[in-house]
Amino acid sequence: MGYQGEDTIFALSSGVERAAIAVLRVSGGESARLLVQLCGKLPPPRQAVLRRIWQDATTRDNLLDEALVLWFPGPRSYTGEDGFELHLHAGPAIIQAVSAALVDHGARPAEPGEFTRRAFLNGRMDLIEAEGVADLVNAETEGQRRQALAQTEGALSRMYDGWAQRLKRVLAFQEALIDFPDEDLPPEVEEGILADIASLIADMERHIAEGQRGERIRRGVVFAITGPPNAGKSSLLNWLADRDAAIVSPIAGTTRDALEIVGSLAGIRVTFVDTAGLRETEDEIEAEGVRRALFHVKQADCVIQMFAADDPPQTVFANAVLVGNKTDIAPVPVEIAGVAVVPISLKTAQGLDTLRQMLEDRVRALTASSSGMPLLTRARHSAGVKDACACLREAMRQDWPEMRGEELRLAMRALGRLTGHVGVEDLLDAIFGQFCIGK
Ligand SMILES: Nc1nc2c(c(=O)[nH]1)N(C=O)[C@@H](CNc1ccc(C(=O)N[C@@H](CCC(=O)O)C(=O)O)cc1)CN2
Ligand SMILES: Nc1nc2c(ncn2[C@@H]2O[C@H](COP(=O)(O)OP(=O)(O)OP(=O)(O)O)[C@@H](O)[C@H]2O)c(=O)[nH]1
Ligand SMILES: [Mg+2]
Repeated sequence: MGYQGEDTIFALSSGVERAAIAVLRVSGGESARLLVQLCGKLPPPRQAVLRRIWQDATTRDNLLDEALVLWFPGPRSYTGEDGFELHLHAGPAIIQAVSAALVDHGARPAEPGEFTRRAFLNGRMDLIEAEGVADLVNAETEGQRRQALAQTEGALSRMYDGWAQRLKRVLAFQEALIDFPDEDLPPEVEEGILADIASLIADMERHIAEGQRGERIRRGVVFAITGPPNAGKSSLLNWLADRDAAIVSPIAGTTRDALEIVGSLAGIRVTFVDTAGLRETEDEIEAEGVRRALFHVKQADCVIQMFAADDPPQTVFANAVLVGNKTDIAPVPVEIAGVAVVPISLKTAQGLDTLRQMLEDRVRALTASSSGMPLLTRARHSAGVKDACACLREAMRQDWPEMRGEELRLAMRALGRLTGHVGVEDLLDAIFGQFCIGK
């Protein structure tokens, strides 16, 4: 018998908008009794059957709905414990009445993420896979869907588990050095240990070097649009948004607050931030806008540096996409400070297709895995791998077998916390609290 949650919990697992069907999900030790109370005898496991749902089926008291019922005896269920699903007609009054009946019979509403938390505690998935489930439910773009699905299927977990296996082997040899210091162990043993640690460090460093890529896919690539007043930044934002999101005017200094719109490029979620035009100004509000603009430029994954054909810049931001606007009024230089200019006109639409393609290329370059390894997708992952890697580097520096062994154990622990195999009680509220209710 696996872990049984203290309580039997339930939640509406389908959305709350108007819909045809509502799924109520129930999990916990009392599930069988609850299901019998609602609709009589237990259906065959994992098969949809049509049943009447009663306030109390034993007395045929108060018919609540006619619904598809699925009975999932543990451990072959999502949570690993007994559970069932009711696929009800989605009327709010039905959901309300069936929920009330469940409470009457002893169940309680689930906390956010509580079903998946139980699946984790029952060993049905590790912590990284559980985080993948949360990401999958939130996925809005093809890139997010693909990455989250791979993570729930264990791609990242398998890599970390593989590292943990290799580390375990190294640790075993290191223990031998500690336990038998005087038996002349061949020098190859220590050489082998050091080579294995070095190769683990190399793999971890490659993974860390891919840095923000997975997080960018998960959260979205952020572009900040910057440049002097009147360059056409807000006009560009409106074209990217395909609507009149920002105020456009011939008055320099129109935009003050930063304005963000969300879209998708090359299947990746993207955020474009329109910002105040950069210039020295006496106007206090505009000056605050300029400060905010510079903040967004610093935070962004990529800067779209814009200028008007009659007002080209001297300097170019690092890694900027340099856009020369208003080709309808004057020609723009082919390049500035060695950086190619993308010539466009938001008035005549010249160059806009090329610009879109360039932005798509940037998005791909900022998100593609170059190592072929699965990408880390959260700050928690990069912190864990960096932790493990730092311990391994320290282990390389230690000559004392005991001290090296200790660093290896610390590295092991850091990897274990990543997948949730050791000491993660303190992390669970933070992780599962971000889920929606019913997952
Ligand atoms: N109706 C419904 N649809 C759903 C879910 C659900 O819980 N209910 N899911 C929930 O997120 C997802 C599918 N994930 C699931 C994962 C495992 C099991 C499960 O019961 N697994 C058992 C039995 C497998 C089998 O019959 O072969 C097992 O793995 O042992 C169910 C759903 C998406 N669609
Ligand atoms: N001729 C011409 N005018 C343009 C073009 N793109 C934008 N404009 C005009 O240039 C003016 C400034 O455009 P905005 O988009 O408000 O410029 P901005 O960079 O957001 O300006 P601030 O918010 O003041 O920093 C507006 O009158 C636009 O209609 C273009 O390609 N050609
Ligand atoms: Mg503007």
